[in-house]
Amino acid sequence: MHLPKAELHLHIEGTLEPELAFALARRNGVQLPYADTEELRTAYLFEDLQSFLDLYYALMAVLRTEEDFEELADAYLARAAAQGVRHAEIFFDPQAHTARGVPIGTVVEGLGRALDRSEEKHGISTQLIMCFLRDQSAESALLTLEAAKPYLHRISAVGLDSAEVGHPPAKFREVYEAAAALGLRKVAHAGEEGPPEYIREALDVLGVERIDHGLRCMEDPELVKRLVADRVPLTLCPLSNVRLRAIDTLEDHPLRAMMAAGLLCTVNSDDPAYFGGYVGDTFHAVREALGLDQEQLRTLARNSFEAAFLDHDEERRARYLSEVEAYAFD
Ligand SMILES: Nc1ncnc2[nH]cnc12
Ligand SMILES: [Zn+2]
Repeated sequence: MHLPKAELHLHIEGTLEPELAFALARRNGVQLPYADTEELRTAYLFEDLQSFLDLYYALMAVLRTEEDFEELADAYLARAAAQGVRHAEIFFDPQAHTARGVPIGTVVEGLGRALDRSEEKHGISTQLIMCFLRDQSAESALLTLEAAKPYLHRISAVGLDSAEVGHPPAKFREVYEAAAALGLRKVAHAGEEGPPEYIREALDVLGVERIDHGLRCMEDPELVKRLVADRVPLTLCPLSNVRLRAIDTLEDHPLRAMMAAGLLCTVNSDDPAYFGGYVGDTFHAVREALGLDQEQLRTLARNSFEAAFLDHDEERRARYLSEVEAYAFD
């Protein structure tokens, strides 16, 4: 059995395994520029975030129908359940699909079909977080929010992802204000490749409640103090940081130092089909590489439920937290 946990930083498009990509390509008559899954996997050697994003967006060409999105999400939930995930807050990138002529409704309703059955089928409660692509314009983000209005009952929060450097959070002030006015919660990727200043801006200008990644806060002791004092959750993704070369090796990851500094750290998988593991694999990898003990792992699991958007259902949060306390490591 796996340690019960919440996954708070997971791009559903990043769960597209090569086998499913080829199956969907065949079904939808999409020609992929790779002979087979093996050849595709050899392309998963990334230089940085952008080199990953280029492949990630290109492979999405196979996702066309509601059924495709349903299968994608259902496959993720099955894998997540097998690794102890009890609650998942799942990112999706509508602009990556609408740009290819796939309507936002196809994406949300397809994902929704899988999410509606998730609790019963996989034992996982779910939420959806709609991300704006920060390398697209602020106008495009506003249009995306507008297009999402018929589907807001399925969406809990907005996020900000894609190429970070050169696209500071402040660019999206207006759309975040509009999202908040619609009752959506707010998170943003910041400090993955971008500077600590982007983390401050995400907090001060966008008013986010969680920082996705936040790795580079460690360069700014004053910022660390603030994140600790305000208990701002960081959704760290250690395997992603290695694969996208934010750090050299997992042994170099600052997770241990971040926890010691009192930061509210969570551990997540980001894009598990591309980065070598789902969230249970990620817990295992950091345990080995950083020598985390059982209480540190339990703290990470506890943090994941504390940081989850479960305020409307404190009973559920308490139940999940009691599962963490009751978990017996083998
Ligand atoms: N790690 C990451 N950073 C920014 N945007 C992303 N989209 C998918 N994965 C991402
Ligand atoms: Zn991410």
